Amino acid sequence: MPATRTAELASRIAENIERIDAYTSLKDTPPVSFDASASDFPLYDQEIDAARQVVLDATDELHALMLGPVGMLTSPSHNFLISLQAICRFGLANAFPDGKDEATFDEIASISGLGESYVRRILRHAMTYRIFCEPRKGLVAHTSASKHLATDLPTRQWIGMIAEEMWPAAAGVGGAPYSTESESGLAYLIHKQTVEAMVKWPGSEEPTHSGFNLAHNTSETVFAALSRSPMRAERYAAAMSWFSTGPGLEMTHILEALRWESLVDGVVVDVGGSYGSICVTLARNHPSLKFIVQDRPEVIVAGRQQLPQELDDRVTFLEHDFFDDQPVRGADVYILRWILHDWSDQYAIKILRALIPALKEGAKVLINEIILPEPGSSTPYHERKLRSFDMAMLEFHNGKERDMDDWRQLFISADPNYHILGVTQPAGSRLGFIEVGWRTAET
Ligand SMILES: C[S@@+](CC[C@H](N)C(=O)[O-])C[C@H]1O[C@@H](n2cnc3c(N)ncnc32)[C@H](O)[C@@H]1O
Repeated sequence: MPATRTAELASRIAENIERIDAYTSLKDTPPVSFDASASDFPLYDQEIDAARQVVLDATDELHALMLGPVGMLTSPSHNFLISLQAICRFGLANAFPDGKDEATFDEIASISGLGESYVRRILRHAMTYRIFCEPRKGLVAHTSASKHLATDLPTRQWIGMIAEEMWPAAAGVGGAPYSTESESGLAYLIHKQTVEAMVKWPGSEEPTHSGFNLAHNTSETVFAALSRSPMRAERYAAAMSWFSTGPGLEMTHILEALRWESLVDGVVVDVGGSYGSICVTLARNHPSLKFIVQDRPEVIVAGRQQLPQELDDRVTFLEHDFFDDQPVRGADVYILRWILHDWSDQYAIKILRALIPALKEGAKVLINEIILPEPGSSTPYHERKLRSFDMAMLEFHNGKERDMDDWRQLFISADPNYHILGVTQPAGSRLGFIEVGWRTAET
């Protein structure tokens, strides 16, 4: 039995790394590395993924313990996104001369148009995060992460969205800074838009009272503001579409959420369904069902273009504002995946009430969202990821992630005839499913 917590963590890490290494050697796959040729973390079986999660949890705690209290408070670096943003903005991951795997800072500077000194400083900073490496002084080469950026457009779109839309909303690099007094009496400028929004609009439930509104100097919601720029709107939708299929967010989890086969010839509506990935997944597995994907006009146009032809007759797209009464009456299931977290309770309740005129006896509303864990029921590493989504919703939409108490209260407030039938969280899924039934007045 290890004598200290640090020793206990170290042995847990060693034990689980042994399992992962034994697995890669058994499967004859290359060991995990930063090598440019390394693929994204291989999708292991469940047991190996569990070992990987233990290592991530334990290294996170051990790292924090080794930093100590002051180190923990001072180590999170707000500067990381500067290099990531510059890499994306100036296309540095793709600025290698044709056919070459290595490039000098000068070569990257002349291809990207960014000055050599900036390129050197930015890339050397990124290298400390293992994005690019410098195998010989002055020569830049790819690591697995920079190679991924160079070759994968959706990843670049996601990073662009984080760096140019969300980061300003969180930390604030636009809008008007205000000055305050530090504890030592020195005046300094503060740029922190989400916190500034809390001060400016205390307790507001308005979606236009967020860090995003201050940072981008707009009084529109994120969705309306982005829709004014085709580039920003497309980047948001593509980034969401890519992100929402990532680890733990795979669309296939929807297949386990209900007994879909029991809905013979049923109709399913995906409210705010974006490009329709959920319906495509369900349609491929349940040939007797029909699907309607609803979203904003600009999203619907792109969704129609991307729909696989063979599903044309069973998946249709419909423009619909989910604050208006639901036009598809009598469907069997209304899915809301990652919708309500964008909105404060006041607006989430409006969305739920707008469904009511369409609900038939026995209809189901299927919520697919994060269910925040009870405090302490998960490891800080995992809980941080979920609570970080909560901060993202706050900075972007003045929205929120919810725990089970919040979800229950939301449905009761929307209408007491909504009742929760079941809550599940499929293995490996970061999102839970809340199956909600509708009780008509007579029942
Ligand atoms: C966070 S995304 C979720 C998309 C999709 N359900 C998923 O899980 O990937 C929110 C979606 O709501 C849509 N949306 C925002 N406001 C809307 C409105 N008033 N009416 C309909 N859709 C809206 C957005 O266009 C976007 O597709």
